[in-house]
Amino acid sequence: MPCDEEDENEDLNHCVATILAIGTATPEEFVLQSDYPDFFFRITESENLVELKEKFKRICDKSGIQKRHLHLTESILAGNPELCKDSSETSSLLARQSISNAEVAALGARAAKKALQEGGHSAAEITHLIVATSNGIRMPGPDLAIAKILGLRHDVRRLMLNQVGCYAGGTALRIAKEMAESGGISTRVLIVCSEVGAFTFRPPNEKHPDRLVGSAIVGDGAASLVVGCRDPRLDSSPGQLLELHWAGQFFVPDSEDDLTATLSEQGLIYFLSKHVPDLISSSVRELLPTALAASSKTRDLAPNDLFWRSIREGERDKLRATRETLASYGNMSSPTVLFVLEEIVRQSSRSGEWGVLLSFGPGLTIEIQLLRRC
Ligand SMILES: CC(=O)CC(=O)SCCNC(=O)CCNC(=O)[C@H](O)C(C)(C)COP(=O)(O)OP(=O)(O)OC[C@H]1O[C@@H](n2cnc3c(N)ncnc32)[C@H](O)[C@@H]1OP(=O)(O)O
Repeated sequence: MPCDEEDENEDLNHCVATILAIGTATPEEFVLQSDYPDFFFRITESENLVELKEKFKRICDKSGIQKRHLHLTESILAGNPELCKDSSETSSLLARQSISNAEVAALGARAAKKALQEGGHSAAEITHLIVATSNGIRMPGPDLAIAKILGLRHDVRRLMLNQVGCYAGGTALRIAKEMAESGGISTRVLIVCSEVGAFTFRPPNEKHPDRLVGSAIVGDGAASLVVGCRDPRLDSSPGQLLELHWAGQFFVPDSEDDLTATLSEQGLIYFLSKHVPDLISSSVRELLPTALAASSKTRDLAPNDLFWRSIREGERDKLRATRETLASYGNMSSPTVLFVLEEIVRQSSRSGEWGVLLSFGPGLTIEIQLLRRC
């Protein structure tokens, strides 16, 4: 459909998918990034790997992270010693799944309660539930556990996004937009992205220096959004935070081996090539014009007019919410972009009506949303 025609239909018939509330939660415990190398090498009994520890310190220093909330405290790791071993003879899968069974739903439900409370929504209003995690696979999944904790309706339509990786927050938003716009004014979609690093914690290994990067950057957290529809004939109200005008997904050709995560007896083994930051950076430069061209209202905007723009080459100030989120929480995988959204809403006095939300993960896959402040 030509874009002009699409906009005309949007104005006359379609409600606009709108983020109505955001809630976030983290484990109570946190570690300062400057203290983490000593903790990590001590708890995994790897103090003899002196050079590797120095490299790990350099990675932590350059990560842009100041602190991370982690569920796996010293006492939890002491109670699950198999997580601190890297031997193919030791299976840690069941221990990891057992931690995940209890914590993914509990943390996710804490974030969801905040979102419902913040927006003044009752559990009975929620018509759809999308839950994302890359921490374990269980049937029934944390979606059902979260529905029970929150007291959602028995006919709530649930969707579980398992093992999608760090872009799952963007995927959930894209699907929520489609659900809200096809369901109409009374549709309320609750998104919950929840990650506790039970599947990815592992000791340092000299043969796999890339795994040090994961150990240095991952954090735990959960974020939840309520997405509904705004009648375009009515003005937006204070409860409406951001409109979702367009959503797309892309993969970067020939990059499928640059970021992978493989389930094994030792949990989820990530591989992260050194090319990932540059591949993402150059792809974003190409994709931004595609996102802006999707609506006649943004077609004439330049990337600099957005309240958020490209990685690395962008004005540092426009990525402030992203950098602050990374500094305070690390890379929490799926909920990270939703934490960034919360920060953008908090910085509401800042300039710019339109913005682009980008999330990345294995594929390399990129999710893009074109957003407008209400
Ligand atoms: C998991 C998902 O589902 C999806 C996602 O999260 S997608 C996004 C994942 N994030 C990334 O891919 C980015 C990760 N990288 C970074 O944050 C930074 O590159 C970094 C903090 C690791 C290092 O910062 P930098 O400014 O690049 O510093 P740089 O000096 O080049 O690297 C520091 C050290 O790390 C090493 N290093 C960096 N990336 C590496 C990698 N992927 N593998 C192995 N070593 C790596 C470098 O070789 C260097 O080692 P020495 O000090 O011994 O020379």
